[in-house]
Amino acid sequence: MKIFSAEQLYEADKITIEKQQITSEALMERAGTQIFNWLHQRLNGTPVPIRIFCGIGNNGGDGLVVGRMLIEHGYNVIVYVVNCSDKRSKNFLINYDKIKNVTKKWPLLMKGESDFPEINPEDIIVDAIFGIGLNRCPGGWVKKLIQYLNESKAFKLAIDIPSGLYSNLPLEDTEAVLKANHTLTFQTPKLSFFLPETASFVSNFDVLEIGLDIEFLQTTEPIGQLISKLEAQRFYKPREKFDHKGTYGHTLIVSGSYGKMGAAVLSTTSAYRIGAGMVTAFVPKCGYAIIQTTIPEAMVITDKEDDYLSNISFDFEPSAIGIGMGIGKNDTTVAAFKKILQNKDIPFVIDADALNILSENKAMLKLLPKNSILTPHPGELKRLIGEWKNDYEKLEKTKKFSEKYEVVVIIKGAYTITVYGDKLYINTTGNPGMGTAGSGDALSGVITGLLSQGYDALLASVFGVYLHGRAGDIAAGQLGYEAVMAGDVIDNLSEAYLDLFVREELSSEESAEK
Ligand SMILES: NC(=O)C1=CN([C@@H]2O[C@H](COP(=O)(O)OP(=O)(O)OC[C@H]3O[C@@H](n4cnc5c(N)ncnc54)[C@H](O)[C@@H]3O)[C@@H](O)[C@H]2O)[C@@H](O)CC1
Ligand SMILES: Nc1ncnc2c1ncn2[C@@H]1O[C@H](COP(=O)(O)OP(=O)(O)O)[C@@H](O)[C@H]1O
Ligand SMILES: [K+]
Repeated sequence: MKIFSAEQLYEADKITIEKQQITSEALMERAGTQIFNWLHQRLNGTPVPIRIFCGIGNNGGDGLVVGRMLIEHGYNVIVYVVNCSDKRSKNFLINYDKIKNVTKKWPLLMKGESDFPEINPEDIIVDAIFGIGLNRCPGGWVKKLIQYLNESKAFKLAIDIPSGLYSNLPLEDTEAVLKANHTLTFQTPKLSFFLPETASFVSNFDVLEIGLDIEFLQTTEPIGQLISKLEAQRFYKPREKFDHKGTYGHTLIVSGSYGKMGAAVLSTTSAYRIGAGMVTAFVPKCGYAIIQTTIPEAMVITDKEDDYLSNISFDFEPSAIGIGMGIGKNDTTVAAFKKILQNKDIPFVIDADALNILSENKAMLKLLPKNSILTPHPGELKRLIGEWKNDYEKLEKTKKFSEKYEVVVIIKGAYTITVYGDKLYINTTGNPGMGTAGSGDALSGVITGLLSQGYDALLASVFGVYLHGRAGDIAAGQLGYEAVMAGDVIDNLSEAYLDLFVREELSSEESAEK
């Protein structure tokens, strides 16, 4: 699914109005109706107090539409206008009149703290204060209102975006953002829903289609792409009847040192589990028996050193090389890493200590073969690209890095982001259960194994991150977050593949539509 910027959404809005020959008021009615339907489907007439806080722009206008529809359906609704400015938008005013025509009185006007209403935990708060038109950080009593709402235990439903959050700009004041329990966002999710500094304000969201111009949506280059099952299904390359192990490539995993052989075991196993035809593990001598006994399917080549890597030589042409997991940063290992990078035609996955070696020897960055895949967690990324002031600066710096060295950079974490040039691919699978040692080693094996099978660097990255996260989700479903270990993620890679083609059960809403 595409992620558009606020500017692009305004453009889409404009084009839709022109092409569909509708008024902006009709578009707002569509948007408000979607929110109303969502609520009505769930509340089914329950007379719970619904308090709708409307700003004076179009987000407030949406709130007024929802309020009017709920009132017309007999709900217990109280509408407030957060009167932070006299510059009310045209469609706000139209709907301000319309709601008055229904209720025969104006909504409650809030002008300061003394107007804050008492809110009970059973109430529902609808946040329609600010949408994507936020142009400065909320201050004064409006900020206090947001804080007041945040303190309430009532369920908070944000329209389009939690008030105080920019759609695609850095946060200025964490105290001035509504912490929504659920967000109903129009047409496409917003980038700030997925970034570490802002995602916590969103927690859950649904995307509501409001019929924006299809051509615009299809042809406009988005600021990011969300990768879910639908996309992942398209990445999958089916196997042919007469394929054989040679078809799926010979992966080389260069990993391990004394005390860190687990990293080699995990990455070698995942390369196999994801479907590599053959996997050779290159390890220090101390790893020989470990690999041979834990993964009999793997071939092993050992370094001449017992405890660390010093000279990586092999007598076959690997289809992909994954390097760095648990290798340490011994001087001879650095030299060996430098030498192996001379294999310009082999796709590389570079992880863990190999990334740290690059950070400490920045001159080596220019030796990276084109389209190498780097898989840093935020700590490793910081060492590679330097500090950042906020998530957006981090993304910009990573894009520049990716463009300069012509590499794919995978920023790991919740909503792992794959950066390829100026493109962002945001993953939707994975969970906090994967915050466990070795799950990154599993990811490196997965991506290297996909490269081996002929997926290109970008596909192997994005698809690998998806499958790895999905395997983690399935593992967490069986074991609970706390008990998941990296091995469980690997054990569920098969389920992650199978799940690609399992049809989701339709929700009652969707079945009703069929
Ligand atoms: N295609 C779309 O994207 C559609 C958008 N709609 C709604 O329109 C919203 C955007 O509406 P607007 O552009 O009117 O903007 P908003 O309603 O988000 O708010 C902007 C208004 O608040 C003021 N404002 C901004 N920051 C402020 C601050 N910190 N303190 C005080 N006042 C502040 C602005 O000057 C402006 O008057 C969307 O979020 C969505 O809810 C829908 O109605 C229909 C379709
Ligand atoms: N909260 C989370 N949500 C989703 N994925 C997570 C979360 N925490 C960790 N992960 C995933 O687990 C992996 C951890 O990798 P890494 O930090 O390199 O671990 P290690 O070095 O111990 O193997 C990454 O793929 C990351 O995206
Ligand atoms: K809002």
